[in-house]
Amino acid sequence: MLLLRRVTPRELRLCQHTYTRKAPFSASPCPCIRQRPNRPSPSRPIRTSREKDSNLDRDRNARPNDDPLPAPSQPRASASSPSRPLAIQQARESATPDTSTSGPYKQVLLASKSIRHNPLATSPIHITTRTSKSYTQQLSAADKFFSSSPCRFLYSAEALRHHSMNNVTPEIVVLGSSNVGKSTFLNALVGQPKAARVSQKPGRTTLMNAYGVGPPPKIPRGLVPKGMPPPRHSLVVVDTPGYGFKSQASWGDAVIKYLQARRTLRGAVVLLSSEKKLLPEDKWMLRTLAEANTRTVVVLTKADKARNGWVETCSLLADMVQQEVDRLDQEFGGKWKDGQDVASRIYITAAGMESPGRLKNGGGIGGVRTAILEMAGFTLQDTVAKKADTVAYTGPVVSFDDIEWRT
Ligand SMILES: Nc1nc2c(ncn2[C@@H]2O[C@H](COP(=O)(O)OP(=O)(O)OP(=O)(O)O)[C@@H](O)[C@H]2O)c(=O)[nH]1
Ligand SMILES: [Mg+2]
Repeated sequence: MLLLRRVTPRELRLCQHTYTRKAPFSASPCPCIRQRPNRPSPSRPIRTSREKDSNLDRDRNARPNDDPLPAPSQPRASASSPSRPLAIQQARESATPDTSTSGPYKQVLLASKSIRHNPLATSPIHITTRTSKSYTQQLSAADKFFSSSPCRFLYSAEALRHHSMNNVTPEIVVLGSSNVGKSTFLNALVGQPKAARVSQKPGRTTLMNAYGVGPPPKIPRGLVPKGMPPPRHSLVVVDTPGYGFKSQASWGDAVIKYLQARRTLRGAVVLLSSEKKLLPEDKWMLRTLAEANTRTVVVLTKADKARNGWVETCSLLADMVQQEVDRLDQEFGGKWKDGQDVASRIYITAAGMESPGRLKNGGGIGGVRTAILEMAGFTLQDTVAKKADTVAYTGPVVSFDDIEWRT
C-alpha cells in the first residue's frame, strides 16, 4: 500500500535544494515521500507444504560451510551493522585469503557469476567472486528465471501517465548517468542482445522503456482485476534515459515522478561507471532514493575497461560508494537498507564484454540477478532449485510479497 505523510519543512527545503542544483537530471521541486510498497512482513514468509518439506530437508542436511544467504524476512539492523547470518558469511569470506579475482581480467570477469564488494575483507582488495554452494544454486535459479521465458518489450512512456496500468507485477527500474551502460546491462540481465538499443553516444535512450521478464506467474483468476489480461511475466524491468551529460529536464521530471508514484515499484538498480568517480549527480540520485526509502542495489559497470587493474579500480570506487550509502542510510534513520540482504551489497559487472545471449550469469550478472529478485520480493529456494528442470517456477523462485495473490 502506498503510504503518504506530510512533508516536513526541512524535507521540502532539502528537495528544493537538490532539484534546483545545476540540474544533473533536472526536475521540478517536489517532495520525495513514497514509502516502500509491500515491505516483506517481519514474520516468516508463508510457504507451501512442498516448500516447507524441502526447507526442512535443507535445514537437516545443512553443513556449516553451506550458509545460505539469509531469508529476506529476517530482520537486519542497517547496512553498517549487517544481520548475523550475513555477518557470518562476510566474516567467513574474509577469514581465508581471497584469490578468486586473480588471473587474466577477461577470463576472470567472464567466468565470474557474482562479483561483489566485501567491505569486511582484511586485504586492501574488497572485491570477491567467491560463491558458496547454496549461493551457486540461487544463481542458477536466477539464471533460469531470466532466461527461460523470452523477455518482451511492453511499452515506452514519456511521462508517468503513459505507463500501463499495473496492479500486480513487481517493477524494478534501472537508473544511471547517460552512457553508463543501462541498456547494455538490461540486455545482459534478460539475456537478449537486442532487447534495448545501445549506443556509444550518450543520450540514446530518451523514454522509459518497460520489459516483461520471467515466466508467467500463477495467479488465481479472481485476483486479476476485471477487464485486465492476466500478467504474462513475473517481473517488469524499466530502462530509463540517463541523467547528467546530454540529459533533458523533462526526462528527469518523468523519472522522478515515476519513482515517487509508481505503486508496484519494488526497487531501483543504480549503475555507476567504474571508469569514473562517484559523481555529484550519482550522489543526488542515491539521496533521492534514500529519501524516498526505495530499495536500491548499486552496480559498478564496465569493469573490463580498467583491464588488469579492474580489481583495484572497482574496489576503491565500491568503498567510496559504500561510505556514501552508509552515510545516507544513517541520515535517514537506518531504514533505507533495512531488510535487504543480498541486495545490500555493491555489485560489479562487465555486461558489454560478451553478447548478452552468451554471457548468461557471467560478467557478474548472476549476482545482480539474485539481488534484483530479492528486491522484487522473490525468495530463491536453493534446495528446490536443484530440481529446477522438473519443477514449475512457483518452486525455486517464490514471491512472498505477493503471497496474498495465491490465498
Ligand atoms: N567495455 C564495455 N563497454 C560497455 C559496457 N557496458 C556498456 N558499454 C558500452 O557503453 C556504451 C553505452 O552503453 P548504453 O548501454 O547505450 O548506455 P546507456 O546508459 O543506456 O546510455 P543512454 O541511453 O544514452 O543513457 C556502449 O558503447 C556500450 O557498448 C561494459 O560492461 N564494458
Ligand atoms: Mg540507454
